Amino acid sequence: MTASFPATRLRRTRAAAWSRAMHREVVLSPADLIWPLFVTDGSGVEEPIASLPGVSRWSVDGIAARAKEAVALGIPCLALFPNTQPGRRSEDGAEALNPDNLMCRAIRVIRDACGSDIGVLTDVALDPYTSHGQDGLIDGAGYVLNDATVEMLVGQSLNQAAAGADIIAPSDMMDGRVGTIRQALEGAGHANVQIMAYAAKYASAFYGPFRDAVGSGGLLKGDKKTYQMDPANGEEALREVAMDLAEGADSVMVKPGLPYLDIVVRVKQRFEVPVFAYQVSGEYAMIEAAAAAGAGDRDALVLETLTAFKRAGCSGVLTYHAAHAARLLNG
Ligand SMILES: NCC(=O)CCC(=O)O
Ligand SMILES: [Mg+2]
Repeated sequence: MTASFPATRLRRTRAAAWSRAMHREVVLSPADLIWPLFVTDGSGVEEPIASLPGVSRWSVDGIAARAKEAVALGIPCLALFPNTQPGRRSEDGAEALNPDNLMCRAIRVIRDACGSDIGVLTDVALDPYTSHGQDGLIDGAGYVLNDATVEMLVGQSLNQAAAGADIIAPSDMMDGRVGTIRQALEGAGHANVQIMAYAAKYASAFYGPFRDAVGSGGLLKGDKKTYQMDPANGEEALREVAMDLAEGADSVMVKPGLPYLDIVVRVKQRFEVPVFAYQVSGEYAMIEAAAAAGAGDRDALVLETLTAFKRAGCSGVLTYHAAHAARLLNG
């Protein structure tokens, strides 16, 4: 296809708003957004998170209110993360298996408040429950053990499914966990509970504010590089995705988001499956810091970045800006 000037003037279709609307290739809607929420103990509690301005931890009653707000805004799904109090954290993260832990209580209040009007996606990994802040069980040298951790993750997944989770989202990056969890869900009568695999999760410097939010930041010694991916690797992400799909993942996630849109594109083109991206806490904080410093218009930055995920091929985006973006989109 050749295009030559002046027969072709690409500015023609951009000249009027109606024409720009007509030629727009992707359209962002509230249905593209998944809203991550942080759950904390107590009732009537809202705790602002200093490193995530505008984001709070909510006690379960507040979570129910956020769920109703999400339904009203047209947001189809919430993602839950617990801020487990220090006394309930342990070396093995056993609180993850407690049927009355924060996560399970939050799932139940959302179900009571909204029925099946909203999906509940639950994080599977041990970092919100361990005293050392790692996502799994560690040996004497601090190495995160794969197969023993997977056993815990299966228990955690069944616990969440029993409480009413709709989508189990393992974010731990252990090998083989998707298949083992899938098999356990089938065996326990949860055939329709989905798995969204954090398939390509990178060992990123963009997770700092999240660790403050779930209270694991100060506990974590070292890093997560023996299980999360090296930011330099793209081919390896395709292998991760291939394995998770073969093991039964219904959808896959790339995380962080914007710095890894090339991975989203490669995954989408190679596998033609639903791909989600997580615009993580550090990305949120950068946008907020830019807006606060007068370096950019907040609303425009939010909508532009979220639209970029759609253009790259995402079915949806996990973003702390979900409610704000939905309000903007709903006009
Ligand atoms: N498993 C969920 C996360 O690690 C979220 C990271 C972030 O928002 O920075
Ligand atoms: Mg993997």
